[in-house]
Amino acid sequence: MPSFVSIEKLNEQHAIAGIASVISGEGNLPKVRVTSPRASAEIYLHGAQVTSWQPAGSEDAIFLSAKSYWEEGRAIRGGIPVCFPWFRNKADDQKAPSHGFVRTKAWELLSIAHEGDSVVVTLVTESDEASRRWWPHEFRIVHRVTVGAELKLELVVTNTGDTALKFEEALHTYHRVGDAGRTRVAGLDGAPYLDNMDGNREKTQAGDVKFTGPTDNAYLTTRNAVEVVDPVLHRRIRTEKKNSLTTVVWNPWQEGAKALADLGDDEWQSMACAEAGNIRSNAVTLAPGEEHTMTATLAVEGDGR
Ligand SMILES: O=P(O)(O)OC[C@H]1O[C@@H](O)[C@H](O)[C@@H](O)[C@@H]1O
Repeated sequence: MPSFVSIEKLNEQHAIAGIASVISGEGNLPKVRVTSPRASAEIYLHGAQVTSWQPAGSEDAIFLSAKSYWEEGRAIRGGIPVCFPWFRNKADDQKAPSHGFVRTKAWELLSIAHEGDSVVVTLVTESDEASRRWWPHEFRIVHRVTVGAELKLELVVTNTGDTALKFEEALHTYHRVGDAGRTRVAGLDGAPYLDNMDGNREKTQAGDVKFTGPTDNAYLTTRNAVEVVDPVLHRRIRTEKKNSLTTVVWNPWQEGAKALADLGDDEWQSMACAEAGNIRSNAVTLAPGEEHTMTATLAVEGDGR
């Protein structure tokens, strides 16, 4: 968002009385708050990042760190960061920001719309002088967040330049769980994965993913829905994907959490990341003018066992 667009002005243009408005969030960063009979949610313009989604009758499904940074140039720890145009470190530049540069900057709020029982919040960001310092390509990304009984996230990347572009992407969902050590991720049985805790050796998943230590697995070539099964909060958070071939499962565990200044020492126990993406061999190539839409749809179901 250009810094001169005030919260007052954003509300004049976009607020829906009693349903959605822009308010000042942590670090005075603007966020859209949605409160509808089906669900409430919060979405920061910074990173176009969902930080809360609470379907009616359920606790919040999204984890947010109490020690997150809230400032331009830094990522929010928790929520659903948008990773683009690379995932983890940039292969040819170790100084480039982890997971790309769109999660650390303000996006522009395009619209807030009421569609049936849901509220659709649409944000956009484009290549500019700052992005070209890291990545010499022209692009436009629209993030359309539909808040309702389900949470639908659509990331639409358009190549606005005149040469092909190749990118990685992820919707890096931090699920809020009762106890990571008792949480499982179902839906990946038999899928090959690269184990980033073991030099990215290729392995094959047997049964559900269980967290018993630092876990950082990239399941390549899986279109399956995944379920974060939580026997403590008695629920399953299901993610259906479209145009996403990678699922990343991550939890830093106690030792990894210590190295993250923006994550409280015990907070790793309350989070489990299962991320829809396209990374490594699944990176997307777009010809000039082409667009690609990746979708992740979250739903909360009862009775995690
Ligand atoms: O600390 P960051 O940059 O937000 O990344 C957190 C983690 O994000 C995960 O998705 C990656 O697979 C991990 O390798 C990474 O450590």
